[in-house]
Amino acid sequence: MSKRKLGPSKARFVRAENSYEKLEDAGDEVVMVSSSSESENEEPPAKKQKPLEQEDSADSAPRDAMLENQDFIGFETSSGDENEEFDQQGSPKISDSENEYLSNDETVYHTKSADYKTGNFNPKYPWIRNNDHSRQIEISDWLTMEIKDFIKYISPSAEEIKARNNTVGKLRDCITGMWPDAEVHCFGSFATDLYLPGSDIDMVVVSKARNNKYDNRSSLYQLSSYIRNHRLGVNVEAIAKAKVPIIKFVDPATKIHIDISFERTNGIKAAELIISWLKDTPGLRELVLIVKQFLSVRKLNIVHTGGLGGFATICLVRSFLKLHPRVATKSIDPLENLGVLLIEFFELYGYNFGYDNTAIAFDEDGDPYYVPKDSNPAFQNRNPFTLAIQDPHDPGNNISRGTFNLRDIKRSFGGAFELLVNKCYEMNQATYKERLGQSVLGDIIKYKGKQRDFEDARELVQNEALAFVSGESSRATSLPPLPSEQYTIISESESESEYEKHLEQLYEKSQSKQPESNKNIDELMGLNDRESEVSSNGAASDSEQEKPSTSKLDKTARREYWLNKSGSF
Ligand SMILES: Nc1ncnc2c1ncn2[C@@H]1O[C@H](COP(=O)(O)OP(=O)(O)OP(=O)(O)O)[C@@H](O)[C@H]1O
Ligand SMILES: [Mg+2]
Repeated sequence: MSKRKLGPSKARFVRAENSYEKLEDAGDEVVMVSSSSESENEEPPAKKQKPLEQEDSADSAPRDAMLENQDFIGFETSSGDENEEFDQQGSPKISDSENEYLSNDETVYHTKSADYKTGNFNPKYPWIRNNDHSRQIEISDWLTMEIKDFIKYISPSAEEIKARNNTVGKLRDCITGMWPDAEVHCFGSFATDLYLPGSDIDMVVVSKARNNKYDNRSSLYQLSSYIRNHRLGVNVEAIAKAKVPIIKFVDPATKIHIDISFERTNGIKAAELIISWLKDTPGLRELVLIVKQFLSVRKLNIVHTGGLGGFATICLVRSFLKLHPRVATKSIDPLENLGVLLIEFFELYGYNFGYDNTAIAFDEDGDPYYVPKDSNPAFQNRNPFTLAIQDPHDPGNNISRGTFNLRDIKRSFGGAFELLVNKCYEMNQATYKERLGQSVLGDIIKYKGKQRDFEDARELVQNEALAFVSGESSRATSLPPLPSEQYTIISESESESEYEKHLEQLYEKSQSKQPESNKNIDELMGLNDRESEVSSNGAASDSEQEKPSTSKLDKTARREYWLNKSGSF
């Protein structure tokens, strides 16, 4: 299988089509070669010219601005506190902001590293520690290797898996002790092994008799009081008015956020489906975790502030991979092309995807396809610039309905595309010395958690939630799927239509700053030449101003660079 080289503008995704025959290829812009003949020991291409920031200081400003987080959706800069405080109950004290965003594992940030002093280690991207790929001929291969390093770096250690199992086991024992006719299951990222170190644990209480016994407000309050009184959690909140009522709290021992819902079995079925996707979609886990981290450091993963949730992220990545022409035709091995695929993911959802008219749907086998938004009322919204992803198990549910901050998400994806492409170009021009200690991935991702040990213990210690959903899937399947009316508790004060109205208001608020121009579908799908939309000084020429003016690189030089990457696929 071939590796794929980068091109500036590749596959063009056509609206409302699921057939790749209709996908236009940018011809000579798509360059795919086998790298097998290239020796790793070979010198990288001689540095023919100075890095562009030295050549043209005026042009370097935009990219620097990107890296300084001034020009697009930058990294959050808050960091954790090394000196943990404890509350009166002896539980770790959690500040409001920490409580809200603990999921980003923002704790101790080690900076006193000998490696760092020698320039080989930067605490902002610790996954490059002892992993130098700077001698790779293809910078996209360097990026692929860095992605694998990052995944290894953030994959759970034995202690973390055990701690999660213990937390779940302890809660299960307490809940079933109180309600012997209840079962307690996990779903979401812990049950699918798609969790970041700080991800929450999603749990559901289901009556053994499947009679929805616990689907009521008194159960919600009874359990939340129990958790509070028995100090099973801190910051305990019973959220009764939500579309899906839940108890939210933080486990005092691990600081992991826990969500408990009631009688809602769809999450278990979704976890089952996601596990099957992971098996049949190589590269899915890697890209999902990278995109999740990317969103997390920008706080764009929080659904209640309009972000993109974990489930929607999985669906976006799965759709991207399954509908990718080269992946679908098995022309490339996704695991060997993670770098290029990540860049193309950002290009698709940062520039080319037709959000105004296109929705992502799933067929009975869970395979994605594009449909026009007007094909399903669940995709309709007064604002056309919204993301629409059909729930694979419920065609009437748009799982990204709450993602009202699409503008920032799209802009951050577009910015990531520009940064990565520019970095690849820049590194290709650089000498070995200049490359040393550099990170390609580090331009778009930071990791601010405690220093970790690259210990992916998933083969050594069983994740009990995953084992239940995958190993005993027949049991999970036997849980009856409930129609949404049955498990949705909607209070008198917040009816379904009020919820919709609330979402619309949030949309309007978020859109009022910069109205999305009504571009035609060809533009939104990237059928126009994007390069032509960028003026010679690198500034976006359209009114949308979504494309960050990152390109310090001369357009012709960059084009030549890609075209020089000859070799045919
Ligand atoms: N809008 C939605 N509609 C239907 N089900 C949803 C929706 N959002 C979440 N879920 C269910 O809840 C589960 C957990 O969602 P969540 O967004 O927390 O993803 P996650 O994979 O757990 O990511 P994270 O690691 O960020 O917590 C999903 O797998 C899905 O079953
Ligand atoms: Mg979750």
